[in-house]
Amino acid sequence: MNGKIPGSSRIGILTSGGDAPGMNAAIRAVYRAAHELGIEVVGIRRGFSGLIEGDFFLMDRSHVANIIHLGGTVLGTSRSEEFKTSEGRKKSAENLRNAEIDALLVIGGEGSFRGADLFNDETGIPTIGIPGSIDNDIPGTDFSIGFDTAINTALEAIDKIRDTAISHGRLFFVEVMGRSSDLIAIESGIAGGAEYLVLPGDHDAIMDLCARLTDAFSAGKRYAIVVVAEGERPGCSFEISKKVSEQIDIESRVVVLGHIQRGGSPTARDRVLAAKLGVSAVYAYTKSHAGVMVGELRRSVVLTPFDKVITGRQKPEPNIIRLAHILTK
Ligand SMILES: Nc1ncnc2c1ncn2[C@@H]1O[C@H](COP(=O)(O)OP(=O)(O)OP(=O)(O)O)[C@@H](O)[C@H]1O
Ligand SMILES: O=P(O)(O)OC[C@H]1O[C@](O)(CO)[C@@H](O)[C@@H]1O
Repeated sequence: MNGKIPGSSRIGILTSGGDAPGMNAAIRAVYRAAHELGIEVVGIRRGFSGLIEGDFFLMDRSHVANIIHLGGTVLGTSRSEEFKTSEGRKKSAENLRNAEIDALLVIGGEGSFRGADLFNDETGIPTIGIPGSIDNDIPGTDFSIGFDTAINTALEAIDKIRDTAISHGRLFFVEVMGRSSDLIAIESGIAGGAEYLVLPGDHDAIMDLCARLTDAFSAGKRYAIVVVAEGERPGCSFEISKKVSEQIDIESRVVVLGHIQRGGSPTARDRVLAAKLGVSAVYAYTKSHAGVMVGELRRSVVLTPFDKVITGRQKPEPNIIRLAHILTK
């Protein structure tokens, strides 16, 4: 890569952790905002792995043409164990300095910001985060890029499963993603009219689930949809279904939606959020902010220091929990 023009500035951008629909729209927004301001943008491939290996390229307009509607991330992503070591982060800083990159933008989830926080503090290279994760568990933003698309994907699947559930008179367990977050399950469950929600803390509440299903079927219901949050145990719905069938005699099936929730074209909501946060991250850099994540809270763009972002998980709002209890169990 060429040296930069003296006096100009250059920022690096990468995507990290699980891919999320709308990451490309954010990359495009960053490139376009930076280009307007005369700032060069260097693409870093495969997240922190590419940062450690120095897998960089100077971006031009062609790299962000026709990507706004694409799922995944054109930069590629990874989960890098090496970046968790100070050696890995030191190598990364050297690579950025050699490429004359003045600041780093990281699009990713809560884990990525743990890494970004250490990197910013240890190396002094200004690092700014943009929340991109289907889990929506990141403090400092009402929504992370990708959540809206993921719940709509889950909803579309639930609607289709409902057709077959009704036709056969069956009970379906639909397992959705969200490692440490209940939000995909809660919102897709409410929107999909689930009979019951099984959240990670409820995995043992089988008796309650069975009682609820027995009541519903005795009252004439012929089918039901139970949405299960995967929690820390992807595939847990098979066990839950087995335990339920030991208690009650209703024919059931399990569907694990898995990674289809991570793919697909981003919704308008996710694209607009990506546009806002991408542009805001570039402006935050021009105003010399560092060690912060850009987010949107109650319609305003806000900067939150990484140490506040990583000290907690965004929890579902009490109102949405209440709603879920009224409508699903
Ligand atoms: N404590 C940490 N110290 C340094 N780096 C970290 C730390 N935690 C995570 N990372 C880096 O961030 C990467 C992504 O983190 P993680 O796998 O938790 O995904 P994420 O960003 O939370 O995204 P998603 O929400 O999609 O899972 C890790 O592979 C690792 O390289
Ligand atoms: O298969 P992977 O990439 O390890 O990621 C799975 C995890 O990533 C997430 O999808 C978030 O991106 C979690 O909901 C899920 O548990």
